[in-house]
Amino acid sequence: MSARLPVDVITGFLGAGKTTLLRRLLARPELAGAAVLVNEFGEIGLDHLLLERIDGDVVLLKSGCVCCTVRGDLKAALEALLGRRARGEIAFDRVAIETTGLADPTPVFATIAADAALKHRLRMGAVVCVVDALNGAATLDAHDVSLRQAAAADRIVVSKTDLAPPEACSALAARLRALNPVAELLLLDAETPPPALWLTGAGEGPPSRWRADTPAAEPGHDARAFLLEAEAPLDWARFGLWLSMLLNAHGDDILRLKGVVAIEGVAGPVAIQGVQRVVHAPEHLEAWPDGDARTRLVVIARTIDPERVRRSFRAFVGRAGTNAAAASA
Ligand SMILES: Nc1nc2c(ncn2[C@@H]2O[C@H](COP(=O)(O)OP(=O)(O)OP(=O)(O)O)[C@@H](O)[C@H]2O)c(=O)[nH]1
Repeated sequence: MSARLPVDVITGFLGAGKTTLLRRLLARPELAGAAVLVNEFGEIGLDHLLLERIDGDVVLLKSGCVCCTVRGDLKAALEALLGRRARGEIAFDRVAIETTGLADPTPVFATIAADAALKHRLRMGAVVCVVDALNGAATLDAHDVSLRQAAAADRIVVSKTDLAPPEACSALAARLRALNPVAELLLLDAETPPPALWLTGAGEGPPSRWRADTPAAEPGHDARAFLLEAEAPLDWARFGLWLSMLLNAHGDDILRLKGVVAIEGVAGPVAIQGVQRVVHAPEHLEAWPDGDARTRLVVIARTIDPERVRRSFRAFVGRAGTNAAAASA
């Protein structure tokens, strides 16, 4: 029997910086040869669109790793990847699973532990939890699942320390240490390279904290994802105003906002990333994901009626909008 491949799990609340950390880790030559499974929340994730598509749901990362978006069954996705590997269609020697920000990571272990065929070919590696230095404390207060994510981790990364005051970073680190004293803790900013060993090394066994009998739990979240679309390029100032008014009115309930936007007078797409009330610096992309040059924004929100947000977006940003439309969003 060939050696079982290690599976590392990257968890952390919506927008904490999971994809950013994974991309930075996978850029390291020691970690090339990974298959990455991105478990998007809802049916309309965009992470995989920002990558180069090679075949159906499988895309190729710049590092040479293969990446696949899981929309349903993790077991089926793992089996499909392993099948393709066995047929020589794709090559990888490790698996990294990025969970959705709203997921408790424990069902991932349970999926592998409970399945004889998967257990035969895969072994659990480390659970790495990313906690955002800006939003982490409030997220831990408000979302039980983020406590469960940090509690399940073998390694915790506090991300975005370049954006938060040092005392807030230290307080968050102390809280996380108290919550999960056995996890290794790393404070990371946008510049410092993360240590490659944060994913499981070739000969390394499973971290001692992992229990094969961890019960599978339902995520039990009450958020939903919906899509905002626009055919024509947007007026940047009008869009910015609409966004800030929306976040002002509903920032606590908008957990995540991300996507690509077409702006009047700007060649190529602009990527927008919002995490609760924080909107990150927009990023100019070279090409449209999927060749589709339309504005597409995914919003993950609690309690808000998606239709109301769509109406205000169309009215305010679309064409002849009014401030009143955004104010009523
Ligand atoms: N300044 C700064 N920005 C960061 C850092 N880590 C992540 N970001 C930004 O935070 C935003 C969200 O990061 P992602 O990596 O997409 O977060 P995620 O957890 O994968 O998000 P979801 O998959 O939607 O849950 C992006 O705009 C990143 O560029 C960091 O250490 N410093």
